[in-house]
Amino acid sequence: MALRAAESIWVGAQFNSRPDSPGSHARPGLIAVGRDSGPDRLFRKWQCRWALVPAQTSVTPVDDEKPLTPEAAKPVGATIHGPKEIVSKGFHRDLNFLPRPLSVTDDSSDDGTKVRVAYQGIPGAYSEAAALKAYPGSETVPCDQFEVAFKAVELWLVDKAVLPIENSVGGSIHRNYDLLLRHRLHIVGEIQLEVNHCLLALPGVRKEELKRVLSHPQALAQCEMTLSNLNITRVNADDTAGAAQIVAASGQRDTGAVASARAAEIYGLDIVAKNVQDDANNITRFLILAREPIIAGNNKPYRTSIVFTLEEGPGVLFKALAVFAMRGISLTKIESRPQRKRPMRVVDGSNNGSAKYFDYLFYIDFAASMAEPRAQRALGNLEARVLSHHLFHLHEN
Ligand SMILES: O=C(O)C(=O)C[C@]1(C(=O)O)C=C[C@@H](O)C=C1
Repeated sequence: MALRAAESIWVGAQFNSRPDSPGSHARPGLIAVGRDSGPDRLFRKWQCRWALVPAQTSVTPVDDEKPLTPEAAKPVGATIHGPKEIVSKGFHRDLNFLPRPLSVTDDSSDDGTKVRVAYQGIPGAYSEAAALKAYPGSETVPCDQFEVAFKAVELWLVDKAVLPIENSVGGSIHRNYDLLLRHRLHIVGEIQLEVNHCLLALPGVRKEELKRVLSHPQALAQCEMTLSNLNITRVNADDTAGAAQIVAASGQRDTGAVASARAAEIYGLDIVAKNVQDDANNITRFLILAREPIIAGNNKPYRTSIVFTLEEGPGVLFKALAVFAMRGISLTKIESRPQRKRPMRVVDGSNNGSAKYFDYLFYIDFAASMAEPRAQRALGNLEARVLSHHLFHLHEN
């Protein structure tokens, strides 16, 4: 049976607004009013859950959600794709036993009772390790792109997705911030993973022989100094384990990969150097995404994430953030991203032609549960100060 993405996703939607959608009539105090029909239905559903938003508020589903077509499902922006099937050349193990990366055209589902967890990459990727740390004993499902992992949850092919959002050295993984807005998933937890990179090469190769090294761009960035010192050319790959797989399949002795020790084991490579990251404390935060939100309590520490947009003007961000400070709520993260559909705003045409600025989305994590009255009051207050906002999720700290 083929899954029809657009339909199945709408039915399951709890709440999802796209504040920057074209055709929206957003104004201060409103979440987002879109051009599509059905806001009341969705709002009522959402209101039952959280009962936080004033009655005049209505919400609309994501405006740019397109039905899933094979075209739409094609991976975008990939640099190097690992081979789907490896022809064993004798110097590494037979890899055909490994699970084939999930693509969004797959419509198979599993009857098993194990939790199925999607991650981006192939076996041996750090994301797989994070998925197993979050759900020991789960069935991990490799996906060739972040977006495929989002869609796999939406289409009920898996139960959860575990995706990187921030690294202590490389910073935020912006692609996943953007995807969070475009998909209807809830963040239900987070997991942190210590990332210890190894330099891998074909058996018997010494690190001095390496002329180029493949890896995920984040991993290459985390090893910037070490690789510069070794004078090695860096080449982007989809994920660290994919890089190891390519090196193993290529048979090229002058090409290495930055990846995990587990990737070396899986793909039959030697570890020529350990801990090649520049910072010994190299930690990546991964988000756990699900179709349904968790219902927050106030019995343990929770974190809540929201995204909002602001009117232009002095102190608007200061005033928006003050709603948390005034209630003693700590902010644990703030991230700003240009709005993709409305990136520029002409601010002043009086001097030297026109000055243009970006319009921003602000993503905030704060340390409180929505079950706490102070958090409810803060959000109520925030709503009066922002152009539009969207409560992403509640998750355990
Ligand atoms: O390529 C992998 O192994 C991944 O899991 C991806 C990823 C990332 O996107 O940041 C995850 C953790 C490490 O920081 C490096 C790469």
